Amino acid sequence: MPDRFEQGRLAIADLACSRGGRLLFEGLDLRLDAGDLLLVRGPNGSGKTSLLHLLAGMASPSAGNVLWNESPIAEDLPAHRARLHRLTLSDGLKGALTAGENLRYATRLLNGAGDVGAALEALDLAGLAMRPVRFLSTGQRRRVALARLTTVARPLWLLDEPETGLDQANRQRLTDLIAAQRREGGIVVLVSHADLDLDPTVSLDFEP
Ligand SMILES: Nc1ncnc2c1ncn2[C@@H]1O[C@H](COP(=O)(O)OP(=O)(O)OP(=O)(O)O)[C@@H](O)[C@H]1O
Repeated sequence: MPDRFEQGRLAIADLACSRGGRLLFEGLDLRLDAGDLLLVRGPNGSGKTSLLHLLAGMASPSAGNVLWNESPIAEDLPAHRARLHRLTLSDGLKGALTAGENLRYATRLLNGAGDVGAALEALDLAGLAMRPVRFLSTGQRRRVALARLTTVARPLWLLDEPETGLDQANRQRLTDLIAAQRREGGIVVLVSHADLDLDPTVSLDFEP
């Protein structure tokens, strides 16, 4: 498949994060190149989501920098947000809209030219495409959120426990999506408690 986005490098330099007066981590150094997967693990409350917030430019580190192609993301946050997809437990889907409408809406919002039909197909949602999302099961709804990742190509995916609510077959679809994103030269940062069949480039284990 041809590149559909400009590949880049994500680096973390001497990064530290405090929340509520507590130091969660410090001195974190990492470099991720096109196709790399960072797997972040650790117990509840150890700072995994906080790290994703820093990588998304949604929170400021207490020290250090997040860099894209060697430039601090803080220098141009809108540009950084435009190169990433975040997937969190709150999926941001519109309950009154169907899966297809949600994907078309997201595609327009993100100024993309995505293939909604292919995205629905990839997540086995074609048969559910006409049903308002509020009538979908937890796992079905989760699949719509995953499909949204593929409609607009972006080089950086920040995924917070994306396996939540997915059965085995759909966990496999999730690992396939991640593998495809990596093959296309995307970078994936994955927070997960599950034992997904992936081959991370780097693993980061947070302490309690
Ligand atoms: N905005 C905030 N203000 C104060 N404390 C916060 C804030 N956000 C997070 N925290 C605290 O920071 C710590 C780390 O939270 P974080 O959400 O990063 O953990 P996590 O490793 O992702 O946990 P989980 O596995 O439960 O999702 C927790 O103790 C949390 O209460």
